[in-house]
Amino acid sequence: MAMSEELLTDLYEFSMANGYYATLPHDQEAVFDVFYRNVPDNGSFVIAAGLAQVVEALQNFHFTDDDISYLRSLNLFSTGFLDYLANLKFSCTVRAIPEGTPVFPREPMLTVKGPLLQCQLLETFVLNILNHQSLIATKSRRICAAAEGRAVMEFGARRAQGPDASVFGARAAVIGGCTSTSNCLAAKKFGLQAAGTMAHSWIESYPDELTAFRAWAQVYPDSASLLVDTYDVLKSGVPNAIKVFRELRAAGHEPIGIRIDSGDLTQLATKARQMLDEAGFENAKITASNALDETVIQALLKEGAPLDNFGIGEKLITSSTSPVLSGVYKMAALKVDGQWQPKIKLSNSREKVTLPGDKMVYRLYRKDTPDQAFADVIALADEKLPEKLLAINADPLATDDEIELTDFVAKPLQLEVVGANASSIETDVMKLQASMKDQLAQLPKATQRLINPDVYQVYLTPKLFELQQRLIKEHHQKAQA
Ligand SMILES: Nc1ncnc2c1ncn2[C@@H]1O[C@H](COP(=O)(O)OP(=O)(O)OP(=O)(O)O)[C@@H](O)[C@H]1O
Ligand SMILES: O=P(O)(O)OC[C@H]1O[C@H](OP(=O)(O)OP(=O)(O)O)[C@H](O)[C@@H]1O
Ligand SMILES: O=C(O)c1cccnc1
Repeated sequence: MAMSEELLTDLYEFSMANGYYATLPHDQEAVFDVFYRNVPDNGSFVIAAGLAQVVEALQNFHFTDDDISYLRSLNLFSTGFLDYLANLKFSCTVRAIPEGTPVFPREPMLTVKGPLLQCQLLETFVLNILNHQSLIATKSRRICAAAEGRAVMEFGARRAQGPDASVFGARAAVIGGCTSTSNCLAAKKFGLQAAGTMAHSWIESYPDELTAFRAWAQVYPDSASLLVDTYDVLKSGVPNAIKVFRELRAAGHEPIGIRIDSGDLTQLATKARQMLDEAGFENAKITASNALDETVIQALLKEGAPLDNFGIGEKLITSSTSPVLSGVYKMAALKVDGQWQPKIKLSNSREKVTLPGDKMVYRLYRKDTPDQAFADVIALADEKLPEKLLAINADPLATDDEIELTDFVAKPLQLEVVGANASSIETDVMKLQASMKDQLAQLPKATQRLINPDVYQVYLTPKLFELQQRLIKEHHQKAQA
């Protein structure tokens, strides 16, 4: 699974870098931001994930002889540029919002500052990693919210879009709230809880279902979770499971429960619960699986389905109802003749106009309710937030909306993660999940709703807004001249 992220890059990044090398000072510095505009599934925030992989890749960013030979073989790049790559000492600093943090549209999740040429080479793989893992962590948060505290096992390896998507997707799913994964490689690599039951092939491998359940109970007497839908859940699966549970109990073992993987899960689980309870197995858990997602889970729980655990594969690992997080990597500033110049990307669509300058994001808490966040502010990195802040709505279609904010405490969200003053990042996935839960508890409940969530306010400082407006005006004047 180890791969060379240095070449996991669109050709145009190398084409531009080679061109910068030919035409601009080699050490000319730039600032780039990663941010996104739209939230998957019409949610109101994304759960940041993937930073550990980005940092790991950047800490060892170098081109091998083999990489250089390949690039040389394209006959596109100068010898000077290829020598620069061969001897490249990565010297960018990176600030980023830690994994597990809820991040709102337009907030810089990650900021790279350093030689333009190097910044440019990072675009594709940084987006590849952050977009994928944040997408899956966000979907997992939704599914786990629908499950209302019940355990959710990630079962998606067989349906993921390839090996990397399954392994890093499982990691992201656990950051977003899953309790475990069936994916052993992900569990080993990231220290996740590995979990699982059995497949229908187990039952089909024995002359009948009862014999199959007995064989399982013999091998795993203390962790028997039996799949009851191979033939008929209520006529055969549950009665046979109860027989084996009785035998297990007589031998001093407590069964774990059953898994139902097809049919009307509410009706089947309700009747199965009744049968298990009547047989004295009130503690046996019922796990449901079969193309579940947050919508189906909500429907099942609304109907009162007595389900204890969920196993979720395809709809989580592919985020199938909303399969893209379109995070982007945009230039925010360029140092020219020793002076930083803020940079902006204009567009006919107001949503696509970028925020110029090196920026910071703050989460705001009221002084009298210090554990409740009420808004975020994007500011220029070198400005200090005043005690009385005139804040401008960051939604490009609502910038007329201004408000004076007072009595707040501002917590910066980005930390330096690569560079001379880098803090070490948290890589323990369960701690990242705990941090996500703590941070969600600080956000308004209405913004976490799965359907039509309330908008959480993200503001710009007047300095940042004025800078953006000035640059827009200057560009229009230039265009007219
Ligand atoms: N009570 C319910 N309310 C809403 N959705 C449900 C309910 N029970 C099951 N579902 C979901 O409906 C979808 C289709 O279920 P169905 O039993 O038709 O699956 P299937 O794939 O046809 O079954 P099989 O796995 O046997 O082929 C699945 O996503 C399942 O999770
Ligand atoms: O439905 P998902 O959310 O992806 O969960 C994982 C699925 O993987 C297994 O199915 P299997 O590959 O045995 O095929 P099946 O659909 O016929 O059960 C399991 O029985 C679940 O149904
Ligand atoms: O362990 C399970 O029950 C499992 C694992 C992967 C896919 N479906 C089910």
